[in-house]
Amino acid sequence: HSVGIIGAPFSKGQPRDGVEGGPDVIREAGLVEKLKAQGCSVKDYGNLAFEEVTNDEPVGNVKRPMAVGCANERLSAAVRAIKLDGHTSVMLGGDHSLAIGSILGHAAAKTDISVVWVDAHADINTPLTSHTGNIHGQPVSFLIRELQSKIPVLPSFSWIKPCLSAKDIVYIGLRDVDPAEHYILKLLGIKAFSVSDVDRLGIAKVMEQTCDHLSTTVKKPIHLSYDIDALDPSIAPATGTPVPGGLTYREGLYITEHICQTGLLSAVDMVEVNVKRGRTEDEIGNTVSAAVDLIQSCFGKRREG
Ligand SMILES: N[C@](CCCC[B-](O)(O)O)(CCN1CCC(O)CC1)C(=O)O
Ligand SMILES: [Mn+2]
Ligand SMILES: [Mn+2]
Ligand SMILES: [Mn+2]
Repeated sequence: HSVGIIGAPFSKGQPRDGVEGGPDVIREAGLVEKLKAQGCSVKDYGNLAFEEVTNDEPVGNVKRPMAVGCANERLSAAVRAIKLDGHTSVMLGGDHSLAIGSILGHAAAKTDISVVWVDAHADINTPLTSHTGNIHGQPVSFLIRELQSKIPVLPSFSWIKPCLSAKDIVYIGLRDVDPAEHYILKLLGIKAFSVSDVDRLGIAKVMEQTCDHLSTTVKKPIHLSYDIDALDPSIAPATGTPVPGGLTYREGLYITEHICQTGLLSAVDMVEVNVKRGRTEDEIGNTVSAAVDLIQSCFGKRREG
């Protein structure tokens, strides 16, 4: 495995301080060394620098559109370059609004991609359906062709061209979906495995059905967008929007092990690690090491040895 790491210390897609520290705490936990120790070649492209944006007024209730749009434009160029360098990209967040740039940059290099979105949340509010106006709850809406008639013009978003069809994305881990998001998922027929589905089917069947769905026509490169809040807060508490009843540590790792063995993994996002949301050193350490373990698992680390 050849891995290209990009840090995106960005928090303006949501209101809580601390998530911008994600890239460095994940590195401090030894990610690069651990990937090398398991036989990966690793290039660390460092952290993106996001300039301050002034007068970034809300549009409707959408908060900090210019900061989010500019950060993602820069991120998309960086991810595209990493892909053209021949690596599997690993984007370390930062909040989940960064998936806009990561996925668009990936699609710019690989044209036709599929997305596995692992998250407690669907992150598919449009700017008009979002209750909070936080763009980390909206990234998917900017990426799906079938939704574009519902997306208003936003400053610094004009560069964004949707790169996915509704059939190209599968959700795993949903357990906190807003009514409008649920309507959109049903309307577009988007494949989604809630935690109830995981309970009913078991994670092995969920992964089998996920991969079958995504490779119905052709096997496309997979973009795995992993929100650490998909895991149960007992394992990954240090995150901005924790929701009880999440994926077990074992289920979380089964997802990454399964996707690794497809040989189709082409880009990974690991987002929403927020050490300031951990109440103890243990809570912080558990969250960060879960993130590192999941990334190692994406690149071949197996629990069987
Ligand atoms: N759907 C939420 C949460 C988004 C989480 C983004 B992430 O990247 O972490 O997946 C709103 C969630 N909702 C807010 C009101 C509450 O009463 C119930 C939860 C939103 O803000 O759109
Ligand atoms: Mn998310
Ligand atoms: Mn989430
Ligand atoms: Mn979150």
